[in-house]
Amino acid sequence: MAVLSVDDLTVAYGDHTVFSNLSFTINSGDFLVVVGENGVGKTTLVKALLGLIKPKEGTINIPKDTRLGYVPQFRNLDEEYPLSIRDFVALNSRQSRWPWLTKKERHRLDRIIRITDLTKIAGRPLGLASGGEKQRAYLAQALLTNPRLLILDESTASLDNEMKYSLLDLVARFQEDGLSVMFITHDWDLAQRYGTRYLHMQADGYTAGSINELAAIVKGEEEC
Ligand SMILES: Nc1ncnc2c1ncn2[C@@H]1O[C@H](COP(=O)(O)OP(=O)(O)OP(=O)(O)O)[C@@H](O)[C@H]1O
Repeated sequence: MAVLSVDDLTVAYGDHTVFSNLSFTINSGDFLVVVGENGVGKTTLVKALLGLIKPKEGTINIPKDTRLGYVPQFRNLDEEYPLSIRDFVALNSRQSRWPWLTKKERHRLDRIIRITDLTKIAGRPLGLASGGEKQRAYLAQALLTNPRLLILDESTASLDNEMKYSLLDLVARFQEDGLSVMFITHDWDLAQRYGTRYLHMQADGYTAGSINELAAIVKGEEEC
């Protein structure tokens, strides 16, 4: 079952067309890796999916029951950033009794914090957390609303290998429970390790398919 489908999509900034006639589908449980050179339009695609840019042509179909979660690329936060990790994660709860959480919301928050291995440091200011901890906090925040599709934009870029694997292992656990994932990355190794499908964006078009086919592309890129 499709959780998102993109049909003949063209996105431009003014006269500058970033990509055109892009079509692909993400089905339930897919782990789609989006790869491509710098500047080819990966982040622009994410912005279009999140509704931040209006496409010039084409359609983006997101069924009503697809809730999106978004994990941005890690950015350095000021050490003085005042919120604790727990409060930062809680920002994404619906807070129907704002600023207090209902019992149900608190229960979910505690569960997500536990699963993302943040319980011991949940009271620590987010600004003082390590890069990997911050990224887990972003992930926890995105997972709090129980999304059906999680979009990760270069979310592992500033992490060492061990941290990358532990973050994506965590995501993969949710994927096993039916979460669909769209992961934008420059890392071919991670793409092949975790992906089930790929979308390779290029200046003159794109290819998409099953992850096994990505090996031939990687080989081609390495030979260039
Ligand atoms: N707000 C904007 N206005 C005009 N042009 C933009 C804007 N944002 C991005 N661009 C241009 O659109 C193109 C695609 O940028 P985008 O950030 O989507 O690429 P990317 O594939 O995510 O690159 P990277 O891998 O380096 O993050 C680039 O040429 C960029 O300069």
